[in-house]
Amino acid sequence: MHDGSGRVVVQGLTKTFGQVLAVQNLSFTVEPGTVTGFLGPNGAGKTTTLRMLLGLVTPTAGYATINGQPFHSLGNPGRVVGAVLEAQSFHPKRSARNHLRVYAAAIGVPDQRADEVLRLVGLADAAERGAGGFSMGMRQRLALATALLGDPQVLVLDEPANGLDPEGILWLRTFLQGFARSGRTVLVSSHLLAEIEQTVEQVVILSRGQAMYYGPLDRLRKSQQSRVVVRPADPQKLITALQEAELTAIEHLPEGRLAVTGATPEQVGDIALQAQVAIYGMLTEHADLERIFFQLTSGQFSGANLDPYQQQQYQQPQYQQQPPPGWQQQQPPQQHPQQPGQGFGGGY
Ligand SMILES: Nc1ncnc2c1ncn2[C@@H]1O[C@H](COP(=O)(O)OP(=O)(O)OP(=O)(O)O)[C@@H](O)[C@H]1O
Repeated sequence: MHDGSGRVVVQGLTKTFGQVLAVQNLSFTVEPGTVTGFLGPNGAGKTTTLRMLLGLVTPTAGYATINGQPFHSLGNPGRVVGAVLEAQSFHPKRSARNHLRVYAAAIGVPDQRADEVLRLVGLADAAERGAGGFSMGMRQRLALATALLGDPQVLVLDEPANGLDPEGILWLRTFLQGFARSGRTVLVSSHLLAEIEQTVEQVVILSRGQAMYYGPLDRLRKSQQSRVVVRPADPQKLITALQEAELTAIEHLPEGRLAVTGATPEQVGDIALQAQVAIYGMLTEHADLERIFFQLTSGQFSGANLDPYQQQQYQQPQYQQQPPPGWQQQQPPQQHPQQPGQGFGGGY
């Protein structure tokens, strides 16, 4: 029997497809009562991980458990975990209600549950309509309704916001947060941080199959250093003066601006004054989550299409300087291309 905790545990999970290392030694835990975001760019290994969790792909190494058991040992898994993976298909002529009744019968729940879940996902008025005529957003809702049939303790959703309009995304956010508040567990993947930023408390950020960060989203936000962006009359002269003052975390930005990390505006202003460099503008910039996400995952592709400003701007993942407690960073595998921004690193 499973332990009923609703906890999801991924431990040392690894999957290779021939030469492709899709998931590498991945470990994280999703606690009940929380919504956890599973984030990474296309091809990062999100779907493969979820498929291993749901017993659809056999791991090369490691394991994943729900309620302390691998998926196949859950007995009636539909009553424990509800899942929506990509590319859901529905019988086009079958009504939404009948679609749900077929699945309800398969997991041994009564017919009336179909109407309950249709109400839960806001599709009650479309119960008699064929799923073939549903919009993308309605299909997502029907897939979620299917996952909810067994009143599961755990929800696993792969890119559920795809195809939802802003109102649908807001609805999904409210729904998932309410579901978690009732003591249940939600794991939701996305390749867009902005899409789920307001929904999740915890995140696992994946790049090339590896966890780049695992922990509270808030800690990720707070751990970022702010930087001083300055527009000097003579950038090179200011760089030399800053370096003499041992401020070496300097990045070039467009239009002759410099970004200095680890300094206060007062320090930068005083150094510029002493070096007799005129300053035309200065501001303190706080790192936004999108930039952090980009920094953590920018090694996914070769970066050949990034423009040079982006390469310079995003060159220094600041976690290398100041890792927050509890976060993991591993070396990228050898066969992957160089990270964008390498070669610019190390300051001046
Ligand atoms: N059945 C398979 N055979 C071969 N390679 C696969 C298979 N499934 C996935 N891969 C590869 O594994 C890597 C991870 O893919 P995966 O679909 O898990 O990523 P993802 O993060 O879900 O991406 P996306 O956001 O694009 O769906 C990719 O390089 C992909 O091409």
